[in-house]
Amino acid sequence: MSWLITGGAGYIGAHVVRAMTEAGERAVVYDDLSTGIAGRVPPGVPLEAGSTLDRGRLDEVLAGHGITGVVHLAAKKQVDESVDRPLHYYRENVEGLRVLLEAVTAAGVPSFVFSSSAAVYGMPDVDLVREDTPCAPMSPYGETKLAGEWLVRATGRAAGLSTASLRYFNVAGAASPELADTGVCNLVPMVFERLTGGAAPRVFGDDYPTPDGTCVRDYIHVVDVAEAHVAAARALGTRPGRDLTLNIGRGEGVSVREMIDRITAITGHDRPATVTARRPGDPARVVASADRAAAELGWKARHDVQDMITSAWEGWVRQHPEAARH
Ligand SMILES: NC(=O)c1ccc[n+]([C@@H]2O[C@H](COP(=O)([O-])OP(=O)(O)OC[C@H]3O[C@@H](n4cnc5c(N)ncnc54)[C@H](O)[C@@H]3O)[C@@H](O)[C@H]2O)c1
Ligand SMILES: O=c1ccn([C@@H]2O[C@H](COP(=O)(O)OP(=O)(O)O[C@H]3O[C@H](CO)[C@H](O)[C@H](O)[C@H]3O)[C@@H](O)[C@H]2O)c(=O)[nH]1
Repeated sequence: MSWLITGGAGYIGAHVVRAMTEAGERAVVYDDLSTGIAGRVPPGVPLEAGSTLDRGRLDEVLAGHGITGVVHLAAKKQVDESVDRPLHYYRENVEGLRVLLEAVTAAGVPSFVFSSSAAVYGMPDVDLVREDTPCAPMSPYGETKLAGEWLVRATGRAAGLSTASLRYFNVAGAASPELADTGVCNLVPMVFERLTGGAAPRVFGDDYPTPDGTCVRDYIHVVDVAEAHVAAARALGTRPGRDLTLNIGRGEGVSVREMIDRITAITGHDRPATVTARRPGDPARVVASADRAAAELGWKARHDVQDMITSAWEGWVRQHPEAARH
């Protein structure tokens, strides 16, 4: 099959491209390079510049490359920014998806994989979040992902498109230093930034109802996330008419304190963390039940938190060579 990977120049998308091509699939990247980096796209994989809002360009690329499946990662992903700019997020993430689905159905492409997020769950009051746990997103970003799932499912049913929405939990790590995330909006890079800048890492609240009082999350290596896409793409490609919604996590909770302890041990920057006020909107615990993805795809995460932090640190040092000297 020939897969169009939207957002393939982004952090996760570049890993998906790598995993798909290593698995022998043909990949074409479609990206507007708003946050993506052209150099992440490997030689031999065509990079088509364009926005998901541009129907004419999408028609051209889908037909020009004989696309038979789409993996849609292109989106804006910053929770805080989505609170300030909801119209921008709805336009890019929901309208961009709607236009893409129009082009996909008009071209008769049969398979569609969508990047969703654990952000759709909001504040789940359960030990392990299952796909049927009620969704109550806490930010416009999470809303756009939930609305995106609805759009994908409804279009799949109406147009006979086989679909999968993958709800990633907390993604970290890199396959190689040059593919590392360049953003500093999640715990691991935020702690790297503080430590290498000579500041104490911050714990946003230690009075949560969790074993050590800090928030618990389900961290997953980006290489495992990418492999879940290969498994989903294969599942759709071989069995038409599917409608999958799957958690992509490890099913193991790790607290902010545990993460910071591991980060200081791995980086050698040993500075005690400072506890600050809670960050508004943070749920105490979000940990996936990963059973459905295992049953439907035969996929399971293989990498642990040590791998995530070590590989993310190698990427950080590459981007900030001065960090290694401390
Ligand atoms: N990083 C995470 O922790 C996380 C967690 C859950 C879900 N996700 C989802 O995974 C996907 C990829 O996230 P990422 O971390 O790689 O982010 P990223 O910003 O690195 O990648 C997004 C890519 O999409 C491109 N893009 C954005 N808007 C576009 C548009 N309208 N048309 C064409 N290209 C466009 C960007 O240039 C970039 O290359 C997103 O859909 C995000 O919501 C990410
Ligand atoms: O310097 C920091 C940075 C973060 N945190 C804490 O670390 C945990 C993880 O925070 P992140 O910002 O890395 O991740 P979130 O769990 O808030 O959200 C992330 O994962 C979600 C899925 O669960 C969505 O995908 C969302 O887009 C993505 O940012 C939170 O408890 C946060 O309060 C700190 O204590 N100190």
